[in-house]
Amino acid sequence: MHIQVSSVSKHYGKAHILKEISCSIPAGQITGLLGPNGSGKSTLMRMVLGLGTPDSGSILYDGVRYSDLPNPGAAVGSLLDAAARHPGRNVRDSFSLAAGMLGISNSRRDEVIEQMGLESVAKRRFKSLSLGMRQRVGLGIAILGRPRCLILDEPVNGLDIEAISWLRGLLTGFAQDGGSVLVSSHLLQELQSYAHRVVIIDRGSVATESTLSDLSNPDSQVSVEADEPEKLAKLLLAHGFAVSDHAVPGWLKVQASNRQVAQIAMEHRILITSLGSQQEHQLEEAYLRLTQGEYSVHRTEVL
Ligand SMILES: Nc1ncnc2c1ncn2[C@@H]1O[C@H](COP(=O)(O)OP(=O)(O)OP(=O)(O)O)[C@@H](O)[C@H]1O
Repeated sequence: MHIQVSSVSKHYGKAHILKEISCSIPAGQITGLLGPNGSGKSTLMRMVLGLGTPDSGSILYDGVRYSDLPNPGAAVGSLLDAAARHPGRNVRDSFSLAAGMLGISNSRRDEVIEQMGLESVAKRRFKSLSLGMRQRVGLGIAILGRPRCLILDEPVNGLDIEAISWLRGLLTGFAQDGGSVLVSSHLLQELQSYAHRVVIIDRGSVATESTLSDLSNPDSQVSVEADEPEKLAKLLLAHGFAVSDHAVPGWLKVQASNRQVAQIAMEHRILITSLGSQQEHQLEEAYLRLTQGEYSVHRTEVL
């Protein structure tokens, strides 16, 4: 399902939290939601999930409001706050409760408990679980109803490396099957490893909405190795991109994004054998520039 957010504004008292936010969460893609603390990410996610009403604007799922979707709780899986579960209820019962509300069978419940690696803690009370295990419970409940959209607020919080890798696989597969994913994160490089595109919000407004490659490489330099470098160089020059010689024979340096180079090569059936840039750092720089450097990146948190 395509989720379209159009001119959404929200006040809490006199505070203007969301200011005319417009963005898309397309089917088949993972959209990352980035922004400094307090920029409005969680508020936006809550509005997307029908947990609050915008003062103005609309949020539509394939043209339909969340509340008008048939069985919205099953169609849209969510994880907002991993700690928000009954502390005394055990894991299996937490799943049973969610399954009951969504009309889902016990066999599906047990399948998800197994898929999430929660069998060994199924009888443990929620309050005794580690943060990572709580996140797994929340994620499992989010996918219980075989949703077509996933809205996840900081799902990586507390997950260990193995679980992060598993989550990355889950989200990538979900999007490949046509699902829409909106995932917020503070971990830029984590998001970069699986998101297709990002929406960056800053103080309640959209600072940018972009594919990751366009964001990190708006007009930066990439190194290209191709089987017909001279022909590719001429074509790139004809498209207005600066091309210079590379220290390595057969390679070119081009002032363009990876996507722009790849597209021109593909259109002219030139095989690219290597294409690279300093994308991680450029994404981080772009993010800090767009949010005016208010957010400090904790490199030690980055995997
Ligand atoms: N129910 C509420 N009542 C009043 N103010 C609120 C409420 N919920 C959020 N806010 C305020 O709205 C602003 C945006 O909060 P929000 O939680 O959406 O930001 P965020 O980008 O998710 O932040 P973080 O990254 O720290 O989780 C903050 O200033 C917050 O204090």
